[in-house]
Amino acid sequence: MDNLQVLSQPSLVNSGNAERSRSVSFSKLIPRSFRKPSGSSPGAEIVAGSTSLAEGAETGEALDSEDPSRGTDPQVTEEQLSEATPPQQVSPDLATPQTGKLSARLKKMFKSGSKTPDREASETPDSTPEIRNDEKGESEQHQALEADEHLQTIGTPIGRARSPSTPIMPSHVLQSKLDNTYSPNQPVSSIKDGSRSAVDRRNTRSDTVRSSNPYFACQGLPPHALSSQDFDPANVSNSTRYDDSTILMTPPPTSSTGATSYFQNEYRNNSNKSLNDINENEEVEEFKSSGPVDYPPTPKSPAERVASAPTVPFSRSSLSPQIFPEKMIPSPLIIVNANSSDFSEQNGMPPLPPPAIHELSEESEASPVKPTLRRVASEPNALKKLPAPALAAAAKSRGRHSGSAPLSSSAMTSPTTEFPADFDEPQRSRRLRNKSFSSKFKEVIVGPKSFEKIKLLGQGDVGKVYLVKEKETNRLYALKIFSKAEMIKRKKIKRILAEQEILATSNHPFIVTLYHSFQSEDYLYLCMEYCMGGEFFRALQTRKTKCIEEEDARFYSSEVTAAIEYLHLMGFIYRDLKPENILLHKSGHIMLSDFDLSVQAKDTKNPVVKGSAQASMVDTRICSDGFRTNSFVGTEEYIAPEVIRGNGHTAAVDWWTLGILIYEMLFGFTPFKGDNTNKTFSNVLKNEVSFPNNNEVSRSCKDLIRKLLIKSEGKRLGSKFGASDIKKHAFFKKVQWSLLRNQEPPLLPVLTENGYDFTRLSSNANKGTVKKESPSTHSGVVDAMAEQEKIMFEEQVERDDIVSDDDPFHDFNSMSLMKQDNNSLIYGDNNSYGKISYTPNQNRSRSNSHRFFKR
Ligand SMILES: Nc1ncnc2c1ncn2[C@@H]1O[C@H](COP(=O)(O)OP(=O)(O)OP(=O)(O)O)[C@@H](O)[C@H]1O
Repeated sequence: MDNLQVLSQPSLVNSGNAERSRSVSFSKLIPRSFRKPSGSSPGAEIVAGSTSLAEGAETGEALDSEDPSRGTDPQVTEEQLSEATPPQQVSPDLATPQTGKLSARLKKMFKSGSKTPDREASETPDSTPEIRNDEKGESEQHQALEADEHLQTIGTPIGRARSPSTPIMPSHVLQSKLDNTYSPNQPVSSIKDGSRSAVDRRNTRSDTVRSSNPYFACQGLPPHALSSQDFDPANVSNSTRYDDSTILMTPPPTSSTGATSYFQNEYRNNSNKSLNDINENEEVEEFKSSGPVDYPPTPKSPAERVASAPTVPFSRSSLSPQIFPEKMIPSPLIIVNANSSDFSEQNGMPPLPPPAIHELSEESEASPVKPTLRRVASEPNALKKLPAPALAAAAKSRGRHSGSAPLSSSAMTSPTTEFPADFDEPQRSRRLRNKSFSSKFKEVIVGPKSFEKIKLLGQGDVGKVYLVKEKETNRLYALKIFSKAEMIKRKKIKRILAEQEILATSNHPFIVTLYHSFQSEDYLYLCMEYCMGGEFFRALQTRKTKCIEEEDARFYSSEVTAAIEYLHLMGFIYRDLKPENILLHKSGHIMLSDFDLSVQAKDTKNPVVKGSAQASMVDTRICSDGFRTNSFVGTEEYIAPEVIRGNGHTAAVDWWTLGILIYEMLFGFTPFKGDNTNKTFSNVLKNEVSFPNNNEVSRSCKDLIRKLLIKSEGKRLGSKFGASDIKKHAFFKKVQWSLLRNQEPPLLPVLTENGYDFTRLSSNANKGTVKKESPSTHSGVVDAMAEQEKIMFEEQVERDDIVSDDDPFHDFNSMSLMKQDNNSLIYGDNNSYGKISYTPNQNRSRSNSHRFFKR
């Protein structure tokens, strides 16, 4: 008899009734949770979750929630959680920094149609609930959209969080509502067969949690979470903690010193964030403090934007040592635009002739601007127009800067000489060559213009993902595009760099392949394998029961285990496993995506083989042994207890999330979901997992789930040898781990007749033509989106060696995958898309499967 506690299924009830959208953005909670004291000094904010990484890393100990001696469990009652006064919101006014590139980025962003922070602040609800529903604020912007109106009539907002600057509901979503056929990227709310419960499920799922720990927001912080560096108790009183009036009303100082301290204080205000985020802030701060620099206004139309690329003048006065540090020799293009022989001399270069292209205007003298290193360089013709002496200086400078040979004298005979071919060498910066993935990649061979946008696939927390067709090959890709200004504003620079690094480093059949990555002046691009099957979450939702059979769950969980094992071997902790981040390739196999929350262990170690010759196991846990990180990240219903406790977590969080995932696949809901976030967290910390009694799930499966959901990470399955512990569990007994790719997937995404299959299209005039999204009648929003997309798909690639060292995206490499690493060799070319349905795979052998009866 299975001694299971039978659940009366409150979760099912909750999931049906809860009004919350799944798109809660925790990152916006941070300032709200810890408001700036009225009239107090700006530094008087409390710090949460700022446990020193070193502290945890040093000990490397596993945490035990049941061990009171550690003093880490806040021991909070449910009442406390639900009664906790909702802290109010403050929006750190990032629109007003007076210095550095940040200011320019933000200006650009606001000019291109984003909300101003002021507006954002004014839109902030007076007394928001503790966990803000992003949709609430954003829906105001989107009310004009039919989709929202329709969804409001059924009482549900559209599910996924969208960034405030992108109030978009693509027309294909509207269209898809009318269609019975499921489209992988359509909201579940529009799936007819899913009926109301599908809508509810979709909308009761909370989104990815990033950084601020709302648990601590209402509980106060445990002492370990306050680092002395960030928290000065003398400056904080409980009565003032949640008052943000000062920060909203006090304009930031204009002097650079004042600005620096203002930003420091502002960071302090945000310092309840995780350590990762604090580092992120520091990174931005460094960037911002590069001097009081103003930027020219961004032209409004895309045509102007593109055309204006080489026209940025600069003034001598802007060349402060701060901006042009010794080590950073200006690129040749800067020299061309300079009207300063002094400057050339200062930098050991021959005097320059008068500018050949753009005269320094009076206006620009009056309003000195920082030379925009990359803008000019991104214009291909700008190079060709260089006068010979400038070219020589440029070559000299370049030689010193990147180590390449200076130009030959023959290349400098004509004032308008073409650049010799060898001048383009090397385009890869030294930093790319030093990366572990450098041999997989070569110089980027594509740019935004190489792709034709087909449709918006999805929009996550910070990025927009487009289905695109490479013009030259007709091959389909998923192109994830991030706005740099948005990344700076949201302090996500490190996250995107981590995502690029992980995608570029990985080479695994169950991890989405990165083919190209590059940046333009305003955007960052990740060009990935297109997964025609869309999110696994949606495949689950299209099923009547919202769940799958145990045999099928075994298939998906084994592939997920293999992918996580690989990530752990590489020293990465994934941290955001959930059905939304598992994409289905058209082959039906899974592909993990979305690595912006992942983190790489410092000092990654090699795996170790342990045990006897007969029963040896590879210890993958050791790869990140001793590494603890303390960010408050994850997805509410998937978050592990140690993350909620906030005193550091390890790779074991991924095994916890695997347990939740298997549970959700089998039962259609997650095990700890509560009426609100705090209740969910309280359940995670205190409740034991229980199983509904109306589901036929084997003992071994329940045992696996229970062992993965052990609250003490030191006792959790996987804590001894990592993935090997999981792989040898009885539930996976029959799995052939080496042949996972040869297994027949349970569900196959199949293209309906409306789809596009480029291989089947004949070579007539229609070949390669795709039906693009038709503009909707909501012209304002559509115009803004079209404007933004035009820029996204028109800007020039900025090569690595052109991006200056002080640029926050300096480490975002522009590169293309070498042919031999092309995963299409494994899966076949990706050239069809459209509405799909999932059909059970008839080829799938059921010989191993057997029905389980309740015992
Ligand atoms: N390779 C891909 N193939 C098909 N669709 C994709 C692909 N990558 C992303 N998508 C779609 O785009 C959506 C958003 O992508 P993603 O989750 O990577 O963005 P994000 O900004 O990182 O989101 P999050 O808020 O979850 O971090 C996904 O949910 C998925 O529907």
